[in-house]
Amino acid sequence: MNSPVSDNRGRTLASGGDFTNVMKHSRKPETRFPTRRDQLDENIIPSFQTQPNGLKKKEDACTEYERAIQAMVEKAIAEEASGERYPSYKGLEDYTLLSKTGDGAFSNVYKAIHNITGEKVAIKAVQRARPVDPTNPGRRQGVESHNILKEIQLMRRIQHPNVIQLLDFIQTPEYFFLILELAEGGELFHQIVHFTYFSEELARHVILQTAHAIRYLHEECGIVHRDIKPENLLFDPIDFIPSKVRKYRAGDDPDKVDEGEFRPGVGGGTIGRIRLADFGLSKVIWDSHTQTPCGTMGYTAPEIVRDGKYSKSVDMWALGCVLYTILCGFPPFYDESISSLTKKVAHGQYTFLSPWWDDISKSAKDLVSHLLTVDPDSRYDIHQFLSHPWITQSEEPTFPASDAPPIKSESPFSYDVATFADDEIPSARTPGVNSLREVFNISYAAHRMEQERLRKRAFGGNQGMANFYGTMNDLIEEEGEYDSATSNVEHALKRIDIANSPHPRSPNAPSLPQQKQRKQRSNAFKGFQLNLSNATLYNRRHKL
Ligand SMILES: Nc1ncnc2c1ncn2[C@@H]1O[C@H](COP(=O)(O)OP(=O)(O)OP(=O)(O)O)[C@@H](O)[C@H]1O
Repeated sequence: MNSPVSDNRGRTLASGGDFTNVMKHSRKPETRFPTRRDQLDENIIPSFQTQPNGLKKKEDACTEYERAIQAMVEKAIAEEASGERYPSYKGLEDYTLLSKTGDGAFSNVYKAIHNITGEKVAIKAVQRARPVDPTNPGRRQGVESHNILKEIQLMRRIQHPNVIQLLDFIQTPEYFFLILELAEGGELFHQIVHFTYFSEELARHVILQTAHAIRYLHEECGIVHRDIKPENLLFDPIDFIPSKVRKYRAGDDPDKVDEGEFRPGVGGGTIGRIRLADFGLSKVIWDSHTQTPCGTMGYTAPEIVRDGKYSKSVDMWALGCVLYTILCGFPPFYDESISSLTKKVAHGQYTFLSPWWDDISKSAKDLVSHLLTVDPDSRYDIHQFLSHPWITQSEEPTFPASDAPPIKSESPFSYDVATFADDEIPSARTPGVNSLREVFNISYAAHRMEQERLRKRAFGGNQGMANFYGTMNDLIEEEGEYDSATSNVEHALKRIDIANSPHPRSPNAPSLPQQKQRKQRSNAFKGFQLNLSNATLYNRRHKL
């Protein structure tokens, strides 16, 4: 095991790995910003950041460039001014935190600006696991170094326009800081909830870029992401251009938010470039330098090749879930009960629910069906996906997967068909962010568990071989990872009560123009409340 490597400030860069060249794009503060320390005033603001450190600099020592950057930093702070004060993390003195963009059990993600360069970044601050206190033994709080270092090792191999890049990495005794490219638009999740669903053009724009990221990871880096979901799909925003002509689908709310004009090659619905994030669950399946499966040193046993294919197929299944969701506004698999949801995922029980799927092209449905195919051997790989007529926009006929559901499925759930008075019409059309997040998390974890079970079963027949593969390469995951998938489900379940989770939007009475527009479109307005087994993941949409 290598000894820890320290930088010239005495910070430990890493233990147990080759971190002398920490990152491909390594910009160790000293090399990236060589004169920063000299430039800064000695009296760096100690505790909470009330202004960027750079502002304390003596005026007369400022160059024009530095003044311009300071103005940029000040402007960014003023624009973001939420009144919230963020902790001043030791080790992050070069940055001013502008806003919080995400948080987890042991991590917070901030939008930040570099005080010297004016570069906007995202900073993921991950709390390190504390040493066990002998007087208070119990679970260690925080993230173990090997987990975060694995994520960093993976990320440093990656450079693609559709993947968030790691710019820098800083360690202190209490935190790991991942300095990441910023995706200003935030999560795709919010756009799904905002627009209810995406037009086929916008859905293609989103999924195609996601697929380019996956192709790059699978084919050029030998990495499987294993956590592709709308929460981990971020985007760069573009200007919104209102639709010249509004297009409605059957089942639409008349006051569905306008997605705006779609501009080919640019985007729509404020969504420009898609950026895949969060490599916390990712895994290397082959070595991109040696072009061989990990650790096999030239062995290419069919089982190993097959295993790599299985791992990739998990990402393809996830791509299908995302495509399904963005096309219609609700996820393919849902059940209030975890065991039923797990069964549905394992058996691929989903439907193209009428009326919401009625106006979506057959070609799109066929493509979804090839991704949500239960058998990983038959599921589309990334090349088949990229050459499908719905993606290439060719007129070629398309065919459903052999286990595809009928093109038009009446709801297996109970519907309440109701007529709403004008002032009763709710604004809720798609499951709220929280419900959608949880359903995704649970069904992804359930799928990973199922794949893991299948793989274990495949190797189970030959224990000797399983041991052999287990020691010779890390294609076969450690028990811990199986456990983490399982505990993901348990954790998600403990945290939520999907059935009673409130919708983030409160039902608003429609505005007067909306009421007028609705009256013009339909005198007898009818509403559907999609009531999923009386559960809470409901969709409320209205049929004209
Ligand atoms: N580069 C970025 N630009 C903008 N926002 C980001 C960026 N990276 C992360 N975020 C925000 O922070 C959230 C959490 O990030 P990330 O998923 O990497 O952290 P995590 O702690 O691993 O989360 P989880 O526990 O959900 O896996 C994202 O969903 C997103 O909202």
